[in-house]
Amino acid sequence: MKRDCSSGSQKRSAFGAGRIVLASLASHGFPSGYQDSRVKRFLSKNGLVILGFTFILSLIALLAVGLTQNKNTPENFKFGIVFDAGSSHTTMYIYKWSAEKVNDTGLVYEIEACKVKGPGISAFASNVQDIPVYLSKCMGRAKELIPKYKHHQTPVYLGATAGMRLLRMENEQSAKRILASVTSFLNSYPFNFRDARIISGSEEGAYGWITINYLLGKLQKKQNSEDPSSRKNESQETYGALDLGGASTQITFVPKDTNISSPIKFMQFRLYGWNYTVYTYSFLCYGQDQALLLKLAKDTVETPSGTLLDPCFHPGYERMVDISDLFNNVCTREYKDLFPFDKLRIQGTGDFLQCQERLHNLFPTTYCRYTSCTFNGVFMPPVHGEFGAFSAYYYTMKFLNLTSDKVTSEDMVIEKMKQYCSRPWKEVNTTYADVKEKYLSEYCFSGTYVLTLLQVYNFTDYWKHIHFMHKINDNAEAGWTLGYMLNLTNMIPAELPQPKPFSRPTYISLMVAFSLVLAIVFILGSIIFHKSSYFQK
Ligand SMILES: Nc1ccn([C@@H]2O[C@H](COP(=O)(O)OP(=O)(O)O)[C@@H](O)[C@H]2O)c(=O)n1
Ligand SMILES: [Ca+2]
Repeated sequence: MKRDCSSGSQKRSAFGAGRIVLASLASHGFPSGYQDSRVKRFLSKNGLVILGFTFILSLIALLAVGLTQNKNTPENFKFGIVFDAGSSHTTMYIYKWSAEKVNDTGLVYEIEACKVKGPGISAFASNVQDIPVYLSKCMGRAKELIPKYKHHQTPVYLGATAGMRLLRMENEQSAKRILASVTSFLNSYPFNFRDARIISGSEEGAYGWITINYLLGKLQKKQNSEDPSSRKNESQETYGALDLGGASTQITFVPKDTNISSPIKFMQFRLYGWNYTVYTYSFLCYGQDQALLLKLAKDTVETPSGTLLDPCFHPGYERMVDISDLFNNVCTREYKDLFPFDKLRIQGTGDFLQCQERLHNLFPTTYCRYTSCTFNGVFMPPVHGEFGAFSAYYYTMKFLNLTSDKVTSEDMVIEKMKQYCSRPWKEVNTTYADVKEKYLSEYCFSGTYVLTLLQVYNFTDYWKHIHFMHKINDNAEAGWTLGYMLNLTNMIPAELPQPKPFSRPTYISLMVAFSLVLAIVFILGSIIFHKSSYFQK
């Protein structure tokens, strides 16, 4: 009984409200000892239930907060449009990326590569009025693919390359008129039109280099390498870029020795907290289409005859070329002469070795005022590191089945080319009936050209370091456009963003764990506190 009384007084002191309950029970005429023990049992049982209930509720609340915080909110996508106005054709690329993950690697996707029907924009010099029709189909596609409410914030750029560079050299006013017409047309759309301009050869090379290294994850991967000083030479990590167009070709890479004195200023980039010293050079007139004209012009001058027996075309292939077209060109006009014929008949003989010999004549390598040169006396440090070869390098080698990593030596390519060039045109034409004749007729020439150019660059014993590439990791095509947009939209920061101390899930888990500890400490504290106040009584 005494024990009962004591425990009754403990309950009373523990739950002040219990006293009221107790008083009301007593007033109902129960014996006081009996009432006390009932109330105590009631209180101890319900107190625990209330505590447990509160605990579970808090836990659920915490988990709910954590989950709500972590749940996949709809992503905020951004879009960008870049027109690649090349010498042979124009392509419109639409890129899409998540605004939240802007600093992550490989986040930009090419969602469209709209090929503009027709020639390159430089062909519109005398008919600028046709430019709106020319570009409207792809712009319509952009309007379809990009949600309407995003139009006003979607930047549009147009970059013109070597075809327009050549036109500007020939007739600056014509080039300006074309760009003005493009500008006024693109401005008439609800997008955020920024710029239509001719990009320089170094920009073209550098942006191509940025594109492939960005897509290959070579730029941000270094986030994990703690100490910059412990890092190996950049060239071991980044890929060099080889771009072959119709009117120019670019080579860009981080040389092994960046301290060598160079007549050409190396480009300096700071990307994600790392410095890069990059060599880039663009050879105007050495894109594959201009190189063919150059070869034909040289051949015509060297053996002036109305018929040219050409080893770079298949046996049985014939083509007529206007002499005026051949020499009315910035790249070939130095060979211009008077000929007793106004048309040139090309007759293919399909001889790879002879073709290669003639192509080597396009690359004078005898004079060099520097430590090392490519051709035409242009300084170039020795090639170094892995290389990604894209655009026409890829198209040509893909067609010839030479893009596989199993093709490890130049000899393998030479063997294939010998055999391919000797195939009669009739047979080639029927075998590949679905390939455009313009392309098909020139693969012997362009395959030989690719090989010769790479030999001139000194890749002969370095073939396995060349990787022919088109779409990288299924994200986007290799080319200058993505690098151009990344740069103009400031999507590649100079400095590495400061990482948060904890990842989000770690943060939530820690919060939950600490809350649990707090709850337990609180409960235990209350119990201890009440026990001690009981003992004091
Ligand atoms: N499917 C394709 C597309 C383009 N090409 C060639 O790739 C080259 C692309 O050059 P481009 O128009 O970008 O010219 P540039 O302004 O870059 O010199 C042209 O020589 C085209 O004929 C090809 O061989 N196969
Ligand atoms: Ca190009």
